[in-house]
Amino acid sequence: MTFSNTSRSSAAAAPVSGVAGKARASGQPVLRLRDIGWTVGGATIVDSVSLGVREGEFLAFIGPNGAGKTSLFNLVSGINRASRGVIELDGTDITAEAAYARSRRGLGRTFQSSSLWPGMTVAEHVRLAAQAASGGSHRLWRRADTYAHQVTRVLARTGLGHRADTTADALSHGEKRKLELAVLLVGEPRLMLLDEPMAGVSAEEVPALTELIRSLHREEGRTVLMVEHHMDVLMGLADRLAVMHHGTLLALDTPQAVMADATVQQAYLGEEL
Ligand SMILES: Nc1ncnc2c1ncn2[C@@H]1O[C@H](COP(=O)(O)OP(=O)(O)OP(=O)(O)O)[C@@H](O)[C@H]1O
Repeated sequence: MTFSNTSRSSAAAAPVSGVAGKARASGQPVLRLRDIGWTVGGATIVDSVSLGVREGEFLAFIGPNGAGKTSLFNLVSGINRASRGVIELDGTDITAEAAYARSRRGLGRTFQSSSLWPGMTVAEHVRLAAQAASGGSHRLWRRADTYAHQVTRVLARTGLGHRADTTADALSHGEKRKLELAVLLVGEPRLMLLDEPMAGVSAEEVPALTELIRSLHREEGRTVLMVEHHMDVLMGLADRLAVMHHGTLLALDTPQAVMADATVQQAYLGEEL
């Protein structure tokens, strides 16, 4: 199944410390959305979305263009503030928290469009992210070797070690997505929101990026929420699929159950499931 979107993208990660949190210990969802809504200029973009995400789960969001997937990610990551409802991380209400505060709790995200600086090298991107993650001022550029170990480790994890001195504008689309993941991984997020990480990536580069994301989830135990239009990427990756439609959560189940769901079939009449 492929929903109507032509974009592709992807990224990578770094080997990090254990990511199991107190949610796993208590058995409660690491992330819980209760009746989340977002209204802009009278238009309801996200409408009454409620769901729970287990620690270590891979939950994929699918749905046609404009269904509200990115908007929901913006609400969860704190880019935008929900108009109503409650967002809980590890049982704590974070609805009113700013994006940086949620990031410090271990919630990280990538964006659908590239967030790289064309003239900066791969290593400089990761070093700057490491400095930001450690609370350092962006105006005080520390000695390059301060974060050398961290940079080397993350670049090795994402397969970008040989591109350390290459500027972002000279990278392939797949490498750019890897670098965006590397920047994310520096902060060692245990809950990652990946917004179309395969967007713009060539078909040849998709398998390696998919494998990298899989390893971040399976081998490092990270909880992953990912928007992706291509079912071939999600099959074997996602534990559950959340189907968004007109801002609402149309279905939430295993990939097999979602693909067999009559409501989903009806909603996407004309789309191959
Ligand atoms: N800041 C905003 N102000 C007004 N409308 C917005 C805003 N952000 C998003 N929208 C609208 O909300 C709807 C949902 O957009 P959103 O980007 O969340 O969808 P999506 O499911 O991620 O789509 P795609 O698959 O194309 O990325 C769209 O109609 C979009 O135009």
